[in-house]
Amino acid sequence: MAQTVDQMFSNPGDELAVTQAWESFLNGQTRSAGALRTLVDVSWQRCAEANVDPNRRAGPTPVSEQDLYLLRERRRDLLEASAPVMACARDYLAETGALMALADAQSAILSTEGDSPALSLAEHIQLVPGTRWSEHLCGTNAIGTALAVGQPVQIHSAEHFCAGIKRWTCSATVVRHPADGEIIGVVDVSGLSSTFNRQSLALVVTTASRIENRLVMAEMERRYRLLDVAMAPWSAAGRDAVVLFDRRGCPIKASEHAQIAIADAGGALDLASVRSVPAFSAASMRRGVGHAQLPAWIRAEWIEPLVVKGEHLGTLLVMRSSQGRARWAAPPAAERQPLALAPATPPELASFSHVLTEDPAMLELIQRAQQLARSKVPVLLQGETGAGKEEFAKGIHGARKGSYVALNCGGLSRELLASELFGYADGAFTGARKGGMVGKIEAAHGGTLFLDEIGEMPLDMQPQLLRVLEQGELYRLGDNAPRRVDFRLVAATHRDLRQEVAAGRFRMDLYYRVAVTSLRIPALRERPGDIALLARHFLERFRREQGQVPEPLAAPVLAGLLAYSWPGNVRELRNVIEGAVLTCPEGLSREDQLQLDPGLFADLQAPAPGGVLGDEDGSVASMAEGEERLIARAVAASGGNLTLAARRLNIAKSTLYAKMRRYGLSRDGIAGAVTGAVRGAVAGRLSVLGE
Ligand SMILES: Nc1ncnc2c1ncn2[C@@H]1O[C@H](COP(=O)(O)OP(=O)(O)OP(=O)(O)O)[C@@H](O)[C@H]1O
Repeated sequence: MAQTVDQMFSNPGDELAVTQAWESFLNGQTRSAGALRTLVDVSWQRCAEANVDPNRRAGPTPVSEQDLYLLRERRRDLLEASAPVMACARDYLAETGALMALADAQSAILSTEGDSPALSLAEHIQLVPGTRWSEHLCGTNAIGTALAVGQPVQIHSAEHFCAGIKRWTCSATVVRHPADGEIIGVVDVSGLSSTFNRQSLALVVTTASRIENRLVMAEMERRYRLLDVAMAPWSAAGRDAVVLFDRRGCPIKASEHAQIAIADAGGALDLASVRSVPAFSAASMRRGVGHAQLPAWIRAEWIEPLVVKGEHLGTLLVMRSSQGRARWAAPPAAERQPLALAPATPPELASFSHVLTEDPAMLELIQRAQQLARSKVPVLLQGETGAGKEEFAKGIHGARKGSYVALNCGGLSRELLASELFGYADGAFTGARKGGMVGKIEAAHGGTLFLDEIGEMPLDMQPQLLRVLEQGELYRLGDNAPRRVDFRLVAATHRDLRQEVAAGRFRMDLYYRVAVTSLRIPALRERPGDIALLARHFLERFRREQGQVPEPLAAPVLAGLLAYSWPGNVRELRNVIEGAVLTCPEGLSREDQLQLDPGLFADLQAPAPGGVLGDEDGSVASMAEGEERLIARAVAASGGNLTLAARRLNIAKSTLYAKMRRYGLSRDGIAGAVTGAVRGAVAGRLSVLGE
């Protein structure tokens, strides 16, 4: 149960009353008549039931060096994720009289950092690595009590159960694993009572959340590699039922008939659950007891550990259907029901002829996309705006039967996006179209749904999409009858979705669904060879459209194009060439006939004057940050004219509004943030533009 704020913090002013309550408690008066916070009262009851010695002077003797090494090895992920945070604690807790401790879920301290005198004092009570601080051993204390209640707790002075630690004050909270919420550790800040302050609790909560964010990043990285490694054996499994487990033994992906196959084999494994199956965990596989521990229905030859460079990333369970055709073996395509899963695209139907490129990396990417088109796994396309993500989506859909339906999740209001995506029932809301509306998901049934800018989807809408992807069922808004849908999902984003997950803006479970496989489309500046190819193509196309005779690409024009960084990628190149063809019907021979706007975008790469809109070192920390800065700069450079800014950014004005809302940017705020130096630069640019 969540605590109220009053219950959360200790109050040193209650010290005397708490001491008296403790004495009464020891004298057998179990109820402390309101002098104690409930959290402490209940904890004391637990201590009494566990026969904790109230006269205990310190924690138990720490485990041996070797056992401590093993404990630390077992929780290497936690230690790695917390290393930078603990390193900071060394500096920011210096001379504060406080220390920070990191413990595992069994309350054993794995490491401590902080103020040196505090660390020395802590040795007197065994608040040191290798000691367990559970309530059962040490009575009420922040580490043990946080583990007991799974919440942030502050335990001050007399609130401790054991006499020997009543001179101390401590705050702690648990660290949970991002995949399933399991408690994997505790962060604690402790010091002598005189160091009490309420902020210690905030410090441990923020520290724990920083550690959890780093755990998310590490977990995503691992899963990413796991999915990559599993792709080949997964495809090789053909019609066999397959389940992929991560290193913790959690099932993360299963073929469509896996659940039936498990039931047929006499197993009881719920694939919809995120709970781990210990027999499949890397730890039990590593100990070599995995096979021995396997439930009887699993044959040892079905297990395929996925190990890369000694690291056990996960395990594949391939349930071979060799004896005749088992019930779960996927039927050949011809036998399938029309409403069964969307047919995979035969390779020859995946067409990429419209994607012009001579770049070796792009050609390789096209080959990979062609392979992916054969399966129906979701594909995530990543790349900068205008790089050609949608062209790839169309290529993957190819000539597959069924429609190609595209929807941009950015730039639409929440409500509009929901009705566009899921459709709505007749009379679902005022102004709803009579007879209801078919949403894009339903429209893509049997075909391909391309969700552009999926990273912009509001967080609270994401579970709805996840449910559709997991269950193949959709509810139109205002409707309570489910509709079966089967489509191939291709999603695109210019964001780093893993960072979005870490920042809490994108759900991890949805990420795993949409990013089963991903392709990164390189930016145009990373493939200079394509600049000439595409420029020639667009020049010929637009001149033809204008009824002009074709002309070769003049060397000075090409030089200008090659010198530019193309932040808007192929779309920008197309626009620049189209603009030049329209304004120069006499032909293109000089670089200055191209309307390139390097200044606006160059600011992105160069250090921002005064560091106001950029990092001090001029680097761009993330795509989202880059976008935010780009928008801020465009608005600033457009003198706050949002129509002009949207045009410069090559996006719809509604998209610009939505993005500004998302980043909390306001026209006035941006104007105010621009330093004199930026103002000078902007003014210079505006005067050049005649504004
Ligand atoms: N390799 C290519 N060959 C020919 N045209 C291309 C190529 N790549 C992109 N284009 C063209 O560039 C424009 C932008 O491409 P596309 O819409 O696929 O980019 P995107 O990455 O999806 O952009 P956004 O993220 O802004 O939606 C389109 O007009 C597309 O036809």
